[in-house]
Amino acid sequence: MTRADAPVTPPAVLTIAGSDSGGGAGIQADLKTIEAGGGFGTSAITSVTAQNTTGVQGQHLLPIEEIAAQIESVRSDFDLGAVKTGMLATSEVVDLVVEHAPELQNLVVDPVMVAASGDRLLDEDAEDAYERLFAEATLVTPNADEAEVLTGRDVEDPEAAERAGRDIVEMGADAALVKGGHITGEEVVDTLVTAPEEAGGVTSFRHDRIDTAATHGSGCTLSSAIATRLAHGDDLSGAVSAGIDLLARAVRYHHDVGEGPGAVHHMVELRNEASRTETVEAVERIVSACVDLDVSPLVPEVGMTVAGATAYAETPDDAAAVEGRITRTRDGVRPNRGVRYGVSGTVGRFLLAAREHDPAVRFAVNCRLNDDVRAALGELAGSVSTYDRADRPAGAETEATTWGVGQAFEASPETPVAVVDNGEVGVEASATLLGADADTLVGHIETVLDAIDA
Ligand SMILES: Nc1ncnc2c1ncn2[C@@H]1O[C@H](COP(=O)(O)OP(=O)(O)OP(=O)(O)O)[C@@H](O)[C@H]1O
Ligand SMILES: Cc1ncc(CO)c(N)n1
Repeated sequence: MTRADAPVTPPAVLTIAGSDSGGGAGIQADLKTIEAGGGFGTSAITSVTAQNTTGVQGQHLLPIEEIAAQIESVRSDFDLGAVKTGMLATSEVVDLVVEHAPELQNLVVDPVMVAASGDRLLDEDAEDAYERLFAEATLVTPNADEAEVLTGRDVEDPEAAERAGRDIVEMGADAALVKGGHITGEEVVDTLVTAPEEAGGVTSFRHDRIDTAATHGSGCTLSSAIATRLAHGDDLSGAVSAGIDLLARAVRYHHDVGEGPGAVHHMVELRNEASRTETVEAVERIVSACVDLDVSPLVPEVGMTVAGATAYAETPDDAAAVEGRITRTRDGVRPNRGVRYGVSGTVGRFLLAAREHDPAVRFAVNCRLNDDVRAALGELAGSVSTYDRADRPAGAETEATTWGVGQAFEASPETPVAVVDNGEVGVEASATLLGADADTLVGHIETVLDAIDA
């Protein structure tokens, strides 16, 4: 018997760019990102680089007719929803794209000039040719250094980035996104400038800088993510915003591969989504264990919450918990409602704050704190760290739980297995047990219960 097929038709996206043998940037980054974003990735390779995480060891430009043939093969067959360009290497290749550009919709131009390692990827005489391509672009995405070369301005702060963005729009681009990864500061500010006939405005996208040099492939990944969103039909500002959110996560959870600093995590959002079911199941297992073990001696007045974070969690939407908490009954404990994502309570906040210090922490549960529990915590194999709300500086901006978690982690030589909050007027003292997986956390709960019973 044969079965009926069930085809899908994702929007096709073309990347015209160089190959990075190291897999972090170029065509390799583009195809991973396009597929992860729900597009169908096609490619025209301009140059084959011998490259790894430490630098570029060689590059071989393909004959212009071979590059043209790839673009024509793809264009004649696919209904392209968007096109992005990366390493174009020479003015001849830039002009080849200019020839095709009037018939390409959603053209995102990443004017790649220099690799993160400092190696040149564009002939110097090709810099001027870019102006011809900008006139055809939906969006141009220079980093600060590229914006300097293209506009002749110093780009050292977001105000200068805005001015450079306006210059690029005056060259004919519908919009320019001047990226702030190379501009120093605790925040990264990416500045989107759109032409008057488009939205005609300036939008600053800000996020906290991740303390890492592992940004290899960040520009390629961003432009591919934006092109893919445009191919899905998003408006420019939505596509840029989604792309930047992806990069914040992809830089934080970068790949630690090779001898160099490392490359961004192109598929991080897909992998995070893929871990949602496993995370809920793990929280459910912990809750069942709490019922089976009868954790009544550990249930605080406010009730017990079990929370779990997805593998690459960043926001409350990535944290699942037993809503309504676990409460005591006459003959044990019961969870009041099912496990749900988007937790905003203390334990969810606690978990996300702990992950700022050690992202291996995935699960947490809060317990009451009396003399028995305090003594039992001493039986845990690992560090128990305490914070005192009275030490929190008056007028501190950081929310109390987040501040306390920071204190507890700083005071502990290793990731603590339990954090004690001594409470204050109106806040019940509590302990929060932490684990990298469900079994570890259940093990901690058992240890504390056994010690209380003993
Ligand atoms: N340290 C960082 N922390 C958080 N986000 C970052 C960091 N560095 C770069 N980004 C983000 O990565 C994206 C690309 O910015 P960047 O300025 O690094 O581009 P690029 O230099 O073209 O990249 P490439 O390294 O591929 O050449 C931007 O959205 C930026 O916000
Ligand atoms: C092939 C290629 N394209 C782009 C970049 C920019 O990161 C790189 N390092 N290598």
